[in-house]
Amino acid sequence: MNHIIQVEDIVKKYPKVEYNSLDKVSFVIEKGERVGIVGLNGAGKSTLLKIIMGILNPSEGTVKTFGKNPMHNRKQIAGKLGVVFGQRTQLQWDIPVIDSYELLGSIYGTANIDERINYFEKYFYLEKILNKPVRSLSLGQKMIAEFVGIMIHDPELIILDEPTIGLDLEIKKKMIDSIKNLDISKTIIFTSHILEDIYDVCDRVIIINKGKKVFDGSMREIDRSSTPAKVIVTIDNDELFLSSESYVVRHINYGIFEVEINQVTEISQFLQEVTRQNTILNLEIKTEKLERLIKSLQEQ
Ligand SMILES: Nc1ncnc2c1ncn2[C@@H]1O[C@H](COP(=O)(O)OP(=O)(O)OP(=O)(O)O)[C@@H](O)[C@H]1O
Repeated sequence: MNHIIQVEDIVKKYPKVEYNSLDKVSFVIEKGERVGIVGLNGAGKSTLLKIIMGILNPSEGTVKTFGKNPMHNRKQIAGKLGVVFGQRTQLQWDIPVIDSYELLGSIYGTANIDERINYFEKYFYLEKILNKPVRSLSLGQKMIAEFVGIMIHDPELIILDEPTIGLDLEIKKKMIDSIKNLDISKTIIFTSHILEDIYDVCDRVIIINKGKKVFDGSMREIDRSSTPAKVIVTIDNDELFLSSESYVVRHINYGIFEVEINQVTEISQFLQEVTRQNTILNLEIKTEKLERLIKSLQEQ
């Protein structure tokens, strides 16, 4: 049986850049795996995805996507692939979103577009979006429209590059839920520089640092080596209500609190609790933990 993705010893050198943006990276991803690719800014995540999608050639090493060289089989692969990636969009800027979906459906020969759209109705209020042109949508609505768009042809491999960036908490949660509940046969690659985002969706994580793979294993292993996470909460008054006393809370300024959470896996529970009992103006999860985690992995 073919692997969904197989990269072997890939190296990517950009001209005039002294170090390798990817340095001898190898891994295999099987059907149905949900893999998080995490790294600090500039780690090499986008470069890796571009190689997997056949947009870039590695300088050394081999890559196979659906068992084939992706650069030479881009058309074939496109039919099985759904990608949310950076600023790219497959939606037309000036026409209603639904027309873009129909266009995509006809390109990929998808017969049941309405069914596909209906499936996502239970997560997002698509009726607010479908008849508007992309240019008039908010950032969150654009991301939702894009996400549903890449799912129209029911792809087997779904690559999501920072799909929750810039989304407010409520939409972010819906986006995560909809990804989490996708059919178990779907293979998902989800990149982020925020480890917490990966927890809900992925069972495996690959950590890339300065082009090198520094960790490849289950999320559970990360739990063990993880340090406490910190969340900065800004509320509309100066009294933070939390029903559990297990959090270490530090008052920083009027309405601003730093909350220490023992386990990264407790973050979503904390977020539910804090939003239920307080009016949240802003929430920031510190990624410092990822930096420490990478450091501790390198020291092992
Ligand atoms: N076209 C390019 N030319 C030269 N260097 C590049 C090019 N694209 C990326 N790089 C370099 O390669 C390294 C990895 O970049 P890459 O965009 O893959 O990182 P990333 O992990 O996706 O970062 P981010 O989270 O900031 O998007 C960086 O040092 C970057 O400066």
